Amino acid sequence: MLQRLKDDFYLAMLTLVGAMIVLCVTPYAIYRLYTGNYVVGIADLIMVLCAILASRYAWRTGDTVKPGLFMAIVFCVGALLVCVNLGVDGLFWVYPFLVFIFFLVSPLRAFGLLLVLLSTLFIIGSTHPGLVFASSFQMMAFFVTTSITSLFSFIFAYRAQIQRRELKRLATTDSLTGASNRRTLNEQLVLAIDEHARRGRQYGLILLDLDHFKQINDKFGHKTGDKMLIELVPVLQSMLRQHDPVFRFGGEEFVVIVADVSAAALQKLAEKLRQGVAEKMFLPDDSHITTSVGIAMLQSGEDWEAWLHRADMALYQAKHQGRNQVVVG
Ligand SMILES: Nc1nc2c(ncn2[C@@H]2O[C@H](COP(=O)(O)OP(=O)(O)OP(=O)(O)O)[C@@H](O)[C@H]2O)c(=O)[nH]1
Repeated sequence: MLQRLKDDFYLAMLTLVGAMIVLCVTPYAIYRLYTGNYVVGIADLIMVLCAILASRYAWRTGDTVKPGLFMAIVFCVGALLVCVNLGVDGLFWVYPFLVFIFFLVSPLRAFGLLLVLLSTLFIIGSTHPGLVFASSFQMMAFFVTTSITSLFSFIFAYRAQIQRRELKRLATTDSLTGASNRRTLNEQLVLAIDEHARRGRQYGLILLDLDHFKQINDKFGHKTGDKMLIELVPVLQSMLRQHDPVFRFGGEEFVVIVADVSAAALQKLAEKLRQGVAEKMFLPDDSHITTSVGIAMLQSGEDWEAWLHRADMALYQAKHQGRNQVVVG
């Protein structure tokens, strides 16, 4: 649970905002109902209920986009109702709303929603003098300060989003080749085991290792070796489906996890990759580079270490038998 909160920013925010609404708005709702302000009291209670439902949905499905947007719209409608019903007293609540929204949806969406909210308030304020704002000076001051707050919140949220994406990219990809890294591989192997156990999905593992890579480095230099590793990833990806990710296992070893595949199809795909590398990749002297491949279908009851080990043993055998071939583990 804590790990999910740590890994998923929007889930953490939905949970935080949900908890804050329950804790902070519930007493207000009770007070409003107690003092006879039923419209605002019921609106507050609806907001509390929406916050609970949205957090529950996000935790259950893992989808934070729909509940985030839902809560952002609820906030906007809530802010509007509070302003119309409480007048000047309600305006102060718009400021935390302006900031909260950036924690729930993407910065552009949040900014768009705020534009709609502030424009609606502007129209109401202009057409119904005295209902929300006490004077036109107050109205102008409100729109200038809310616009500035929205703009700065947007800039801050936008920069944070870029940095979050970059951090995620750095944590999940191999810096040389751009393939997914070993850490991501471990996570995906665990997910595959889980999907196989729960839904019976079939998974295959392809482990590839470039042949005589040390000699390539020695003969053409480390830079050429690096270039070969960088070139290999798009070559493999061009022969794979988009959702079959390539991972760098380490050194010149790469892994592909293939979902929804039969043993025969996995072998055919591995052969296609082996042949593709041999045909499409060249060394500076125009000679071909080859790869040895070990494959293994996930077996029921097997853990990911045992599955990977079988593919590794098959790869070892492929090397032992003369390289540039596929061996089934
Ligand atoms: N250029 C480059 N070389 C690397 C990188 N990572 C590992 N290597 C080299 O890859 C070579 C792997 O050598 P070995 O494990 O002996 O394997 P090999 O020469 O490919 O021989 P076989 O696998 O048996 O065909 C080593 O020389 C490593 O230094 C890297 O990021 N860039």
